[in-house]
Amino acid sequence: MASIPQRHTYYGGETSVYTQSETTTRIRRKHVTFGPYILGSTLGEGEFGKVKLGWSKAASAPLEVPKQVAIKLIRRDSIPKNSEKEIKIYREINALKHLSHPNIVRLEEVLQNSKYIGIVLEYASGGEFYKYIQRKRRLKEAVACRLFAQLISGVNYMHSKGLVHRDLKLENLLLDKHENLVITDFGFVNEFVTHNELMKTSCGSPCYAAPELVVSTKPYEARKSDVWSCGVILYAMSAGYLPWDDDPRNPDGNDIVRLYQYITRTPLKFPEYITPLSRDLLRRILVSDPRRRITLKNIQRHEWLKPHSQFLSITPEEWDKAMLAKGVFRPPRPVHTSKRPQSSCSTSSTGSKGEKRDSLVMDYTLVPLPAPPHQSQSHVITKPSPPSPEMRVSPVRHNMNRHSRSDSAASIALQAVVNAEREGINTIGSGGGNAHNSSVGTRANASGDHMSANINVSGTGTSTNRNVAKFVIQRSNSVTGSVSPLINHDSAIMEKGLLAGKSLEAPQPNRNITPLLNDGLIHSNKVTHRKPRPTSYHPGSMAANRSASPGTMDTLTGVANMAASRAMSTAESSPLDSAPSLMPESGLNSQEHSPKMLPRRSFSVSEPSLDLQSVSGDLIKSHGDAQPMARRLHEQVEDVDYRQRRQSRRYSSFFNSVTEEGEDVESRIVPVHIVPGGAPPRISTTAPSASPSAAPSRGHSRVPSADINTPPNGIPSGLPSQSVSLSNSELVASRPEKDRKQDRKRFSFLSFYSSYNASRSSLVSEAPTHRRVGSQTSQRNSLSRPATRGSVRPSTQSSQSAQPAQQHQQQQQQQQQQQPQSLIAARAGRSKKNRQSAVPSIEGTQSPPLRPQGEQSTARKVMDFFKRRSMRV
Ligand SMILES: Nc1ncnc2c1ncn2[C@@H]1O[C@H](COP(=O)(O)OP(=O)(O)OP(=O)(O)O)[C@@H](O)[C@H]1O
Repeated sequence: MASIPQRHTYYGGETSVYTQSETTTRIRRKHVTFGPYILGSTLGEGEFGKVKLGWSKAASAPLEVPKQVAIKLIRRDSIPKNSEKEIKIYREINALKHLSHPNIVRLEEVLQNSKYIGIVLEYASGGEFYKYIQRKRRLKEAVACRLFAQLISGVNYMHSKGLVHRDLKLENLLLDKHENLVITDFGFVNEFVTHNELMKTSCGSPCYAAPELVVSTKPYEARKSDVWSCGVILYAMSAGYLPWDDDPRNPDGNDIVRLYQYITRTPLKFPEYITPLSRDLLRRILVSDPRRRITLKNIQRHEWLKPHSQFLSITPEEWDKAMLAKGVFRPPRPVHTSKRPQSSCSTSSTGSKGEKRDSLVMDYTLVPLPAPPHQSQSHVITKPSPPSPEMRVSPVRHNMNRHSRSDSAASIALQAVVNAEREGINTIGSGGGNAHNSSVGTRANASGDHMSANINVSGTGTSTNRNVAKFVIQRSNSVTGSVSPLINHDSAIMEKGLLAGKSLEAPQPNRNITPLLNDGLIHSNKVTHRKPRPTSYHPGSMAANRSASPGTMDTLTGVANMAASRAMSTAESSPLDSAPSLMPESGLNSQEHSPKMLPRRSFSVSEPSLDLQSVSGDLIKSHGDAQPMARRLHEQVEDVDYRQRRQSRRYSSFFNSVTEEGEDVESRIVPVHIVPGGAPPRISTTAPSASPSAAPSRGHSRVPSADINTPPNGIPSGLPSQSVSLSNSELVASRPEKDRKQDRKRFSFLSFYSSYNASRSSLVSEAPTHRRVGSQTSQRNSLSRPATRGSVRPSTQSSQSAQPAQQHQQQQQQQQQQQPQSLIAARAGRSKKNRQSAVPSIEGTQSPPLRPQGEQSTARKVMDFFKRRSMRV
């Protein structure tokens, strides 16, 4: 039979032509939907659950590419009312709805149904920033400068609104399509009402948290702690590893008090490839004494950021106007006339990621879309939504979910880099510095190119904003060499500082010490294996330490103050360190002011008060769910369990990432048979079987189902095609909750083994995006797990597969012991509920459960599979 082209499906990069025969193989197509969005692959996992790629079902124009979004799905039943988790979610939503800046993730809307809350965010397709640094080993100065300017602009903007992030770290930074920085994860955001208002709750991540948060029980100036975190991020960008990560007595950084003793006592050290200007800025930021720490305003004026001074001069009000008018979008990635900068390590991974991003750009050109007048290049896939004066968000009710994202991912990744780096330093010696210096001019030019690229895009549709237009024009000038008044002004100030010759730093001995001779590096080189350090520091995490050693804090406070000055004066220096002060004024007495903060009480941690997003389809209009919560922030919530739970999550993350696999919104979805030629979809209304024996087959088809329709670059296939979902109530009614949970658990363990077993092909379906997600997850886990957790890593799993089955089971019992009590308790609870069939080996039970003959649990099958495989080996 002749092949008849049936329809064209856009797979992102290629236009596939289906033939009749191909169609039959793909006839069973189902889309998992959440409100107006079709869900795609899992982008990542956080404390609250999975973040899924989504795209709008209906394009506003016939040929328009659907808008892509990232949907943070939070299971409502996993967040206790009035819990800290709930507060975090409210915080995030309430903060994001006030923030409209190109370097802050945009909140599209908040949807909910009876089971999930979906925080719909702008999709940052460039991925996680720490992975980006990891791929590149470290960022080139021009790139670091550009991204740091964006970070500072975003942070300054939120400070101007009276909000502080309080958990700035690499893990909370994403990149958009054009490698612009996107600040995300506003779960710890808080409001300062006046510029002097101090905060009391310590939060953040140890490696990024300012010393005053840790070494002192006094209230702290929250914006200054954000500044510190920015400094750590800048250091990590430039050096490729975190500062003060080399304490031989505390290699894991587990002892936070010791970590901060080390931070406050140890002078900041730099690898030789960090330039003097950059060092100067870092030395001003990473000052232990917050009063001496540079302010954001002065950071913006620092000489090192001069190439981006015009970008930084855009005021928050201007951003508000520009973003509202949708006239200014993120600048595109710098246009490199030469090849993309290649990382010296793992070019393949860099290449593939780069290709992926490039392919998205190319995809756009493949589809003959009429570009909207204010379409941004940085939003190629998205469509601009009509400007809404205020986001509509829904009141939310939520619960806690598991956290499979390790807190120390960046640390480990960066540690790996620095280890490699140090080895490199040992072999290369100090020759790199000269090469670097000689290329400064080139970088400056590259930066100029980037400016010009910015202009072109930023200029689109900015006519409503005089100041932003000015920025655009001045950008143009800067490329051609003319200096804008702003630059002149700044330069004059800088020169003043230079002429004054006053530095915050005491005169430094020009000791010309290369990193090779650096103490820290020497002893670090001896450390062959470094376990990761936790990077998250949260309320209560210090409680134990404080109570354990009450005197420590006072001592440390003194240490901090003393060390603040000592760190400046005794810093290890290289010949390049002797640059004079470049700041117009010291950060000592300068006060930041908040240009225009949010109206008082406009930000709260209470339930978002805006109208619910009207939803249709499978979502329930849940106005009735909205219970007004008159609840204000409890600054001093002492969650003594939090650290333990957080720690536990790290250990349990592997299991969690697996056990959630089956429990997604797809549970509401039934397969849709798509009949070629546009016939209406047949909806299978058969309720999924709850019988354990049916589990494996459903598990195979369901686990990757969310990803099946997502091509590698995330462009949905066959979007105009039929997509049907049943309402929750229908499915909830059709199937007992207990059974569904039971099935999901089995699927989860099935996917646990199948994803990471060498012979997974026999267990998992072939969905390519699922493999991608799986590999991401595995990579994440492998990066983020300390050695103690190595036993559950996939590689270890597969290497152990040759061991006898008994030994394997014993190992799993050990793993079980490592899991957090909560997980064990939860499992124990489940087993109480007639869960004998659920993974006996994992449960650690000695006697296999009794079950009717012929009926075998998924877990049992998996274990049998292992046994068989072991026997074969
Ligand atoms: N807007 C987005 N675009 C693309 N990916 C995203 C986006 N938001 C989140 N992700 C991915 O999902 C992961 C988890 O997201 P996020 O950190 O916001 O979740 P969370 O629940 O707040 O986690 P945590 O509080 O533990 O940091 C991120 O690391 C990232 O990989």
